[in-house]
Amino acid sequence: MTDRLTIRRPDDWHVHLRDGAMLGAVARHTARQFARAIIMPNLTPPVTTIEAAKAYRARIMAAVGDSVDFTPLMTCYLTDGIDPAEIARGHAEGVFTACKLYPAHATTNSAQGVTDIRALTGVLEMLQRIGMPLLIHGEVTDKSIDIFDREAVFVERTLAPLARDYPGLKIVLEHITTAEAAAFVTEADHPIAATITPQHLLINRNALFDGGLRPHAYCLPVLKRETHRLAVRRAAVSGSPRFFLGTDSAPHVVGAKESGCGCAGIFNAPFALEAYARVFDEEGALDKFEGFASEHGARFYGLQLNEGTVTLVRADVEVPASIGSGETEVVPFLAGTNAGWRFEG
Ligand SMILES: NC(=O)N[C@@H](CC(=O)O)C(=O)O
Ligand SMILES: [Zn+2]
Ligand SMILES: [Zn+2]
Repeated sequence: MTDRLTIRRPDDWHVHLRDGAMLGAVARHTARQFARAIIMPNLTPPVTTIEAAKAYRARIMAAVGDSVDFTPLMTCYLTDGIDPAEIARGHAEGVFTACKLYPAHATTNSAQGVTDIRALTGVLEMLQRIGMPLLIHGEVTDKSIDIFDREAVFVERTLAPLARDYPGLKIVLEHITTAEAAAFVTEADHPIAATITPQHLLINRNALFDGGLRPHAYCLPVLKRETHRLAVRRAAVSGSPRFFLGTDSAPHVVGAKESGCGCAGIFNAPFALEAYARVFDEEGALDKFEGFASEHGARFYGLQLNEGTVTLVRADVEVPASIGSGETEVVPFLAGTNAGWRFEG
């Protein structure tokens, strides 16, 4: 049994750091474990310009502090009317690493997202030309589609045609939750990859209704049935370079979760690596953990691998029931349970 795990410093390829007081409270958790992170742009208002991204990046750096070696990689929130030239300039200037496509109303702060992907032709052609990745929240927004099917239907209706029409477009299908998404990404003859969250590896939709309604297990795409969790697990531990770590850590203040209309999003940043390590350990695949956490994402994005290492030690570590107070009190993923590993830095 491996009790001590040392890997190259990892990156988080999908995280929500929020803004204001919440940013001040949560940024350090991500910066503690990860060298770099892809920062989601779904603020209010969303990050759609170079100026907004630079200002947000500066606020993140201020929240993290000088003593920590952490690089936020910024993304541009796509809207119907967004200017491809602004995005291309932002990419050339090293401000925008990728673009994020939210189908309008698919998830938290996506109201200004894209209503029709056909409106994006100019943007998609430009992304394909310059090799800038398109990150996708892959769910249809058609309310007549069962919520548990929205990802699989997106893969069929939107992603497959998109990949066909833009054969050179680099795509990251974010936070995959289904066997259909895992299969599409595995098999596509296309530069495509997927991020996978800890929650979609560790729990299934039963967790939403375990003895009562469990708002802290609610995120989007919503947890799926066990067969899908197992398919996503197989993809994560397969060693395929198309699957990599993206926590989708998405903090909401406790009152916004425990509500008549609770927000979607799970805050997993404080024990993210511990949670993933548990999965790879359970699967007997700790030898595949470094690729997933520290190599596949950087290679897909065309970035250097990080220098240095981090170490996890098998240990009993209780995840606190909540973190912070007042307007930044959040309930972490796995609250009140044993994380099973200790992050040593
Ligand atoms: N994953 C979530 O449930 N929520 C995210 C948005 C997202 O990634 O879809 C959030 O910003 O809260
Ligand atoms: Zn999303
Ligand atoms: Zn997200």
